[in-house]
Amino acid sequence: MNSGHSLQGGTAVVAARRTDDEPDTTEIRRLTAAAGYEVVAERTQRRARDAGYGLGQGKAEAVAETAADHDVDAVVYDGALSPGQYANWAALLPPDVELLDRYRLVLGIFAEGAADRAAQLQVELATLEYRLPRLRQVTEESLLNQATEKGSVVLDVEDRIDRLHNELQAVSDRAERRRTERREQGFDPVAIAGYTNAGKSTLLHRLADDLSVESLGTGHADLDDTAAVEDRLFETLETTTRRATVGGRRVLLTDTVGLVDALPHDLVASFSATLDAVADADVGLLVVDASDPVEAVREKLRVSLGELDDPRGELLVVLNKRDLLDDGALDECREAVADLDRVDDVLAVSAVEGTGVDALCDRVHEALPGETLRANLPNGGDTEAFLAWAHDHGTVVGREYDGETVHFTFEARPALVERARARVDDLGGTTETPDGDG
Ligand SMILES: Nc1nc2c(ncn2[C@@H]2O[C@H](COP(=O)(O)OP(=O)(O)OP(=O)(O)O)[C@@H](O)[C@H]2O)c(=O)[nH]1
Ligand SMILES: [Mg+2]
Repeated sequence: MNSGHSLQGGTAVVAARRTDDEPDTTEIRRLTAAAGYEVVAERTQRRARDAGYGLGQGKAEAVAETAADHDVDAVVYDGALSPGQYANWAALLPPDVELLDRYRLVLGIFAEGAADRAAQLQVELATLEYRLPRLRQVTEESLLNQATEKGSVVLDVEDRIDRLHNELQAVSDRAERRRTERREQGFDPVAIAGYTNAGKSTLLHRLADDLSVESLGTGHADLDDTAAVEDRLFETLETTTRRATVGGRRVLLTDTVGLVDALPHDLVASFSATLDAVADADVGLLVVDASDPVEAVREKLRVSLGELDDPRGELLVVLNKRDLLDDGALDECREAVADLDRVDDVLAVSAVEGTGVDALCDRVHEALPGETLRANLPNGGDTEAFLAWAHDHGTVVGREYDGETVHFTFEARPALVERARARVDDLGGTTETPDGDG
């Protein structure tokens, strides 16, 4: 989309500050790169937050100087700048240098990459919610200057925000209806969520019926660029859904937009359609890069879990990239996440190498809502047609031909088991009470 929220790209100076330690600029540099800027210099500071610029004034002036020396296109500040701080920086920087704080940067990346309707609406909503308070501030100042016209801009934005909320609600409702339809057809929705670069899309390729990890990185674009895998932040900016088979059950696997560190809560919350897909799935896979420091792994999971209120299905933590860890490090990682709320299980995999993936599939299969139906059916054409239906809508666990009778065991979602039971009755067969396993 291009709604004026996109960034220009070019060269940039990165500015970062931390109170207690030298700032680690790895992530902000990667975000800057993902937004299309080449980082040509960085200026960091270890001191308490400063009201005027976020950095101390001397450091801010040094940043401005560096920006002028390198003739850069942008200055990137690793954090949130208030409307007042924006104004202060604008007065300091050369006139044509764009000032981007962390959120503006992330929104710009989203705006550039948002590929489906829901993502576009979400980006626009998040951007406007971000801009509104800044607009209000400018408007208040100009009202003092008698330039009253700007008041209507604020009203327009508020109006647009309301409409976006409604439209997003409609998109979410449609998606929910689609999931309901799919469930009736025997497809169980499974969602993959987590931070950017955790390996969600790689896992999708590993599990999906019509994609493969081996086809990645061969340089052959034999597939569409759906769920591209890249060592770049925010590679996936749309939800992609593929079919997969786990333990004979057909699932619909959805890959979602990644979260990023230190995004403000309301910004993450704008991604409601994305979060809904996870909250409404039968199984939610929370993928995390296990090669991150353990505290980071834990914190990322804690935040992801915090955004998911009342998930419908089980939540499984997937410690990915286990090929990068030795057994000791993996144990440490498991321990760090063991006591997180609402996690039903923790599994370690390497999406790239395939280790642990079978165990993951078994566990997903176990988590799918299902019932078992045992039936005895008269051998004949109608029964064969029913068996074909059963095969398409669930798992035919057993089928034995015994003279005039077919012994049949079927596993599927409860609603489908009900339908199967009715069809068995119609066929003149008999059913046994489900024993509740599966
Ligand atoms: N060593 C190792 N690398 C992995 C593994 N899984 C994924 N990666 C790499 O991690 C990087 C990110 O993978 P993606 O699948 O694009 O990650 P993502 O979570 O979809 O990221 P976004 O789309 O940006 O949210 C790529 O370079 C992958 O090759 C793994 O199991 N082991
Ligand atoms: Mg991805």
